[in-house]
Amino acid sequence: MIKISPSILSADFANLERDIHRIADADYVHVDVMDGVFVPNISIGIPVLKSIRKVTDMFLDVHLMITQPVRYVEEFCDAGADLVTVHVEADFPENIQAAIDKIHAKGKKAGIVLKPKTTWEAVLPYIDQVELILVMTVEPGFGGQKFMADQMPKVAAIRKLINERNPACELEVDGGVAPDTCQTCIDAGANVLVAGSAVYKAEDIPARIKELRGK
Ligand SMILES: O=C(CO)[C@H](O)[C@H](O)COP(=O)(O)O
Repeated sequence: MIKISPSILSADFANLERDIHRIADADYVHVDVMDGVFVPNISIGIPVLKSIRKVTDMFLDVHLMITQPVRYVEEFCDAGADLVTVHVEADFPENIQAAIDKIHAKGKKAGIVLKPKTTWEAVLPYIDQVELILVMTVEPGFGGQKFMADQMPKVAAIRKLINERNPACELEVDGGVAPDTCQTCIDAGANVLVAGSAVYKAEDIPARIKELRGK
C-alpha cells in the first residue's frame, strides 16, 4: 500500500487548518522545517507544529532541514511530531546518532534524509535503527522544483538494503512527485511519496491523492 504525505509547504499558511483538513484522505502530513542555514530558505518551526497538532490527529511527518538537528529534536517530539527525520549531512555522525536516540527516547519514530548528492551508503550506520529513510528527489529548500529521475538507482539500492536488513523501515521520496513521476518512484521501491505542489494545486485534492498512489 503506497502512502501519500502531502507537504504543507505548498499550503496557504494563513489557512493552515483548512488546508490540513483538505488532505484528510492522505496518510501523513509532511511538515518541512527550514532554518535558512542548512537550506537557503526559512519556513516554519516548533510553535506552528504545536498549533497543527491541536487541529489534527493525522500522523505528522516532520522533515528537519536544519543544521545540528540534535539540538531541537526533543522539542519537535514534544510539539507533536510522530516521526522526525534528520539529514545525515547536517552534523557529524555521532550527533546524528544522538538525534536518533533522543527521538526514540521520546517514543517517536526516527528517520534519516539524504540530499541528492549523498550516496546510498550513507544509510549504512543507521539502517538497522530507523523507521524511515527519505531520499530527496530535488535539492532541499523549495517546493515546485523538477523531479530528479537520477535518484531512482539510489532509491532501488536502499530498497534492496531495507528488504535485507530492516523490512519494516519505510522508504520515502520528496520533491517533484506528481502524477507523471509517482509510478517511477513506486517502481524503484518507495512506499511513501511526499507531494506539495501536485496536491495543493490540484482542483480535486482527494482525486489527486488517489492518483499519486499509482496504478
Ligand atoms: O522538502 C521539500 C523541499 O525541500 C518539499 O517537501 C518538496 O519540495 C515538496 O514540494 P514539491 O512536491 O512541490 O516538489
